[in-house]
Amino acid sequence: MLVVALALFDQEGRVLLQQRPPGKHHGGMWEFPGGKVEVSEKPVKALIREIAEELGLELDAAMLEPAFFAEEGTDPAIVLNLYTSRQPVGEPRALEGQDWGWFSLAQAAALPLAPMDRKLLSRFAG
Ligand SMILES: Nc1nc2c([nH]c(=O)n2[C@@H]2O[C@H](COP(=O)(O)OP(=O)(O)OP(=O)(O)O)[C@@H](O)[C@H]2O)c(=O)[nH]1
Repeated sequence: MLVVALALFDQEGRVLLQQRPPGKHHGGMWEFPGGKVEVSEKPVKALIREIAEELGLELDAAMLEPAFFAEEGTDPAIVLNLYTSRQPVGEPRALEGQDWGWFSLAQAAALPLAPMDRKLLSRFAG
Protein backbone atom coordinates (compact mmCIF):
# COMPACT_ATOMS: atom_id res chain seq x y z
CA MET A 1 0.00 0.00 0.00
CA LEU A 2 1.30 3.42 -0.92
CA VAL A 3 0.73 6.35 1.43
CA VAL A 4 1.79 9.94 0.73
CA ALA A 5 2.36 12.67 3.30
CA LEU A 6 3.56 16.25 3.46
CA ALA A 7 6.12 18.00 5.63
CA LEU A 8 4.81 21.56 5.27
CA PHE A 9 7.17 24.18 6.75
CA ASP A 10 6.23 27.71 7.74
CA GLN A 11 8.42 30.82 7.46
CA GLU A 12 9.99 30.06 10.85
CA GLY A 13 11.03 26.55 9.85
CA ARG A 14 8.32 24.87 11.90
CA VAL A 15 6.59 21.82 10.47
CA LEU A 16 2.85 21.08 10.46
CA LEU A 17 1.75 17.89 12.21
CA GLN A 18 -1.71 16.59 13.01
CA GLN A 19 -3.10 14.06 15.45
CA ARG A 20 -4.65 10.80 14.24
CA PRO A 21 -8.24 10.31 15.43
CA PRO A 22 -8.78 8.08 18.46
CA GLY A 23 -10.03 4.62 17.53
CA LYS A 24 -8.02 4.43 14.31
CA HIS A 25 -4.74 2.56 13.83
CA HIS A 26 -2.11 4.58 15.76
CA GLY A 27 -5.00 6.68 17.15
CA GLY A 28 -3.86 9.71 19.17
CA MET A 29 -0.41 9.66 17.61
CA TRP A 30 0.90 12.56 15.55
CA GLU A 31 1.64 12.36 11.84
CA PHE A 32 2.45 14.33 8.74
CA PRO A 33 -0.87 15.03 6.97
CA GLY A 34 -1.66 12.81 3.98
CA GLY A 35 -3.21 9.45 3.24
CA LYS A 36 -3.58 6.48 0.98
CA VAL A 37 -3.03 6.67 -2.77
CA GLU A 38 -6.05 5.23 -4.56
CA VAL A 39 -5.74 2.71 -7.39
CA SER A 40 -4.66 4.47 -10.62
CA GLU A 41 -4.19 7.77 -8.77
CA LYS A 42 -0.96 9.69 -9.22
CA PRO A 43 0.80 10.02 -5.85
CA VAL A 44 1.14 13.82 -6.08
CA LYS A 45 -2.55 14.13 -7.00
CA ALA A 46 -3.44 11.97 -3.99
CA LEU A 47 -1.42 14.24 -1.73
CA ILE A 48 -3.06 17.38 -3.12
CA ARG A 49 -6.48 15.74 -2.57
CA GLU A 50 -5.71 14.64 0.99
CA ILE A 51 -4.32 18.04 2.02
CA ALA A 52 -7.44 19.76 0.63
CA GLU A 53 -9.72 17.30 2.48
CA GLU A 54 -7.88 17.48 5.81
CA LEU A 55 -6.58 21.06 5.97
CA GLY A 56 -8.46 23.04 3.31
CA LEU A 57 -5.23 24.01 1.57
CA GLU A 58 -5.04 24.15 -2.22
CA LEU A 59 -1.57 22.96 -3.18
CA ASP A 60 0.01 22.92 -6.59
CA ALA A 61 2.21 20.04 -7.80
CA ALA A 62 5.05 22.52 -8.43
CA MET A 63 5.14 23.29 -4.68
CA LEU A 64 5.83 19.68 -3.72
CA GLU A 65 9.36 18.33 -3.47
CA PRO A 66 9.90 14.57 -3.01
CA ALA A 67 11.98 14.09 0.15
CA PHE A 68 12.24 10.72 1.91
CA PHE A 69 10.36 7.45 2.16
CA ALA A 70 9.80 4.94 4.95
CA GLU A 71 8.43 1.42 4.84
CA GLU A 72 6.85 -1.10 7.17
CA GLY A 73 7.06 -4.79 6.41
CA THR A 74 3.47 -5.42 7.45
CA ASP A 75 1.08 -7.44 5.30
CA PRO A 76 0.28 -5.64 3.09
CA ALA A 77 3.55 -3.72 3.25
CA ILE A 78 3.19 0.05 3.59
CA VAL A 79 5.45 2.56 1.88
CA LEU A 80 5.10 6.17 2.98
CA ASN A 81 6.43 8.75 0.53
CA LEU A 82 7.08 12.12 2.15
CA TYR A 83 7.11 15.39 0.22
CA THR A 84 8.14 18.80 1.50
CA SER A 85 6.80 22.27 0.80
CA ARG A 86 8.18 25.53 2.14
CA GLN A 87 5.94 27.93 0.26
CA PRO A 88 3.30 30.04 2.06
CA VAL A 89 -0.06 28.36 1.60
CA GLY A 90 -2.42 30.31 3.85
CA GLU A 91 -3.96 29.30 7.13
CA PRO A 92 -4.77 25.58 7.52
CA ARG A 93 -8.23 24.59 8.81
CA ALA A 94 -8.83 21.28 10.58
CA LEU A 95 -11.63 20.06 8.33
CA GLU A 96 -11.74 16.64 10.00
CA GLY A 97 -11.78 18.03 13.54
CA GLN A 98 -8.23 16.91 14.19
CA ASP A 99 -5.74 18.69 16.44
CA TRP A 100 -2.84 20.16 14.52
CA GLY A 101 -0.01 22.61 15.02
CA TRP A 102 3.28 24.06 13.85
CA PHE A 103 6.25 22.52 15.65
CA SER A 104 10.00 23.05 15.67
CA LEU A 105 11.84 19.83 14.84
CA ALA A 106 12.71 19.44 18.54
CA GLN A 107 9.09 19.97 19.60
CA ALA A 108 7.93 17.52 16.95
CA ALA A 109 10.37 14.84 18.11
CA ALA A 110 8.96 15.12 21.64
CA LEU A 111 5.42 14.22 20.46
CA PRO A 112 4.08 10.66 20.36
CA LEU A 113 4.58 10.12 16.63
CA ALA A 114 3.35 7.25 14.46
CA PRO A 115 6.36 4.98 13.78
CA MET A 116 7.02 5.83 10.14
CA ASP A 117 6.46 9.53 10.78
CA ARG A 118 9.11 9.39 13.50
CA LYS A 119 11.59 7.78 11.14
CA LEU A 120 10.88 10.42 8.52
CA LEU A 121 11.13 13.32 10.97
CA SER A 122 14.57 12.12 12.08
CA ARG A 123 15.83 12.51 8.52
CA PHE A 124 15.33 16.29 8.75
CA ALA A 125 17.19 16.55 12.02
CA GLY A 126 20.14 14.44 10.90
N1 LIG B 1 1.11 8.03 8.83
C1 LIG B 1 1.31 6.74 9.18
N2 LIG B 1 0.47 5.78 8.73
C2 LIG B 1 0.71 4.53 9.11
C3 LIG B 1 1.82 4.18 9.92
N3 LIG B 1 1.81 2.84 10.12
C4 LIG B 1 0.73 2.35 9.48
O1 LIG B 1 0.39 1.18 9.40
N4 LIG B 1 0.06 3.37 8.85
C5 LIG B 1 -1.15 3.19 8.03
O2 LIG B 1 -1.06 3.89 6.82
C6 LIG B 1 -2.36 4.37 6.43
C7 LIG B 1 -2.34 5.89 6.37
O3 LIG B 1 -3.40 6.35 5.60
P1 LIG B 1 -4.56 7.30 6.17
O4 LIG B 1 -3.97 8.32 7.07
O5 LIG B 1 -5.37 7.72 5.01
O6 LIG B 1 -5.36 6.26 7.04
P2 LIG B 1 -6.72 6.30 7.79
O7 LIG B 1 -6.48 5.67 9.12
O8 LIG B 1 -7.32 7.65 7.76
O9 LIG B 1 -7.55 5.26 6.95
P3 LIG B 1 -8.91 5.35 6.16
O10 LIG B 1 -8.62 6.22 4.99
O11 LIG B 1 -9.12 3.92 5.80
O12 LIG B 1 -9.90 5.88 7.13
C8 LIG B 1 -3.33 3.88 7.48
O13 LIG B 1 -3.82 2.63 7.07
C9 LIG B 1 -2.40 3.75 8.70
O14 LIG B 1 -2.91 2.85 9.65
C10 LIG B 1 2.71 5.19 10.36
O15 LIG B 1 3.68 4.96 11.05
N5 LIG B 1 2.40 6.47 9.96
